[in-house]
Amino acid sequence: MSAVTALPTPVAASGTAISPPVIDFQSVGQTFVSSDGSRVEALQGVNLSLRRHEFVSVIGPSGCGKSTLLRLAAGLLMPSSGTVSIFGVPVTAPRDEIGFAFQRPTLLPWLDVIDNITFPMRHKYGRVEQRDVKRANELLETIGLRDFARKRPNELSGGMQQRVAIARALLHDPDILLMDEPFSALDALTRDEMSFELLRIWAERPKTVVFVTHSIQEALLLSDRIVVMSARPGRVSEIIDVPLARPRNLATLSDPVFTQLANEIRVKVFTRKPE
Ligand SMILES: Nc1ncnc2c1ncn2[C@@H]1O[C@H](COP(=O)(O)OP(=O)(O)OP(=O)(O)O)[C@@H](O)[C@H]1O
Repeated sequence: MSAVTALPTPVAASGTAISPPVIDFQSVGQTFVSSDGSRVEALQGVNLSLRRHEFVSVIGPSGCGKSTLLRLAAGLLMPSSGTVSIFGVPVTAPRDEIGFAFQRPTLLPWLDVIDNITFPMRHKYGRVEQRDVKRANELLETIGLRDFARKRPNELSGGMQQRVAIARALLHDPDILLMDEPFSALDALTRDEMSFELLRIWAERPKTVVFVTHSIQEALLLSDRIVVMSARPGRVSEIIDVPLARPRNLATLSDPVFTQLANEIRVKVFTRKPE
């Protein structure tokens, strides 16, 4: 992954430095050419800016380009039009300060838990430093799996495996965490538990998070803002501020504001016609 190129920090008229958005999509379009030669316009004219340490969820119908947005932010894909910038610098390749967690844990079955978490270091540098192992053990403690360090993935439940995958994404304490429906394969109880764990980790070590989900409840519980996308070609239909106080906990789920917002968003998502 490439090193970050520093650009001069813009300065406001008052003389104070203006921080660029952490992630900035400007008029971003993405068209894929399928194997049969047909063109799929996945995203069209997406404008979205994320501030430092903000938790933003993205919801929208299946196929509206949510994963594509994450892949663009991660530098795994270059936009067909427009620009995607990280800290004010256009993205041209995957970058070190980004952690990525996928829908499924994607652990390597022949490695134990610690070796899976530290695998990105081995892959990148050909070796794992003692401090990485220490950090991996701290993360295991955080996610409640201290006693499972030397177990293989097949000895863990699906929820445990997903925690390990999230720990792997957090190993570097990345400034930016991109999460693509990371809890979708989990049962409802584990899902809630994982949401609270993620909130705790985010409060302890703040970072900018983009979280793709189909769950309005999950989006509300976690986010500062919720981006609602239109059906394909995906565009930003609406950005909703979540006014719920933090820290959020079980009581948040029964807060009348939570319930009212969930209903309002449900109506917006389900009554929205393709644009
Ligand atoms: N590499 C690719 N080649 C061709 N088409 C693609 C490619 N990647 C994505 N697409 C298409 O782009 C559109 C958006 O896909 P994407 O995975 O971003 O949607 P999504 O909103 O994340 O969907 P879901 O909610 O179902 O996971 C879809 O129609 C998909 O078929």
